[in-house]
Amino acid sequence: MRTQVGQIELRNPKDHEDTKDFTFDAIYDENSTQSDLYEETFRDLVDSVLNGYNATIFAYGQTGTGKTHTMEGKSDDPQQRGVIYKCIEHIFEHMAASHNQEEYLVRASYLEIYQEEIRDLLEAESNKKLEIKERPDGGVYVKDLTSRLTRSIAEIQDVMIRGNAHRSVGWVSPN
Ligand SMILES: Nc1ncnc2c1ncn2[C@@H]1O[C@H](COP(=O)(O)OP(=O)(O)OP(=O)(O)O)[C@@H](O)[C@H]1O
Repeated sequence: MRTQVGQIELRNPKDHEDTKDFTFDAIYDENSTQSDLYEETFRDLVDSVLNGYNATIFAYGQTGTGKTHTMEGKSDDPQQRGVIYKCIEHIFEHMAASHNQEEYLVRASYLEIYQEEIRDLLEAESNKKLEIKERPDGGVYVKDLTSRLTRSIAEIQDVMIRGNAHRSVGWVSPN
């Protein structure tokens, strides 16, 4: 891995001369920290949300490749906190620093797509299958997905704990 230039070289184990290079905007190796990832790749994205744009952070990969580690990490260890916690801290710090010059409303939803079906993890009756719809003016949305008004980091953490308890795929509390 050549992290400085965002390149990964794959080598054919049967022929070491046979290599292929893949170039990405950024890559992270075993020496990278949660903080490196957030500061270099995600902070600007969240800043753009605070300026009124939309953004998505999407973790994709085979089982065991580190999606949960990257997105959630361990909430009780500041060095191990993942992207979600860092985003929440960033958003609430920004709001606290704005001294009421702007008004913000933070809402949180939590859904699961599992075996091609969408479920609302914040609904007690979360077995209801939801549908993806499209509005001509508003883009793609999930019909009937609920959202909670969240006024603090603790309230968003409550939403996550509640949602995690309803996930189909095993989830172990980071605490
Ligand atoms: N960058 C990393 N540094 C240290 N440990 C890691 C890292 N990435 C993943 N791990 C560890 O590897 C294991 C698997 O990672 P994780 O659970 O995040 O994978 P996943 O992609 O979410 O898997 P699944 O799709 O099965 O839920 C965990 O024990 C996790 O703590």
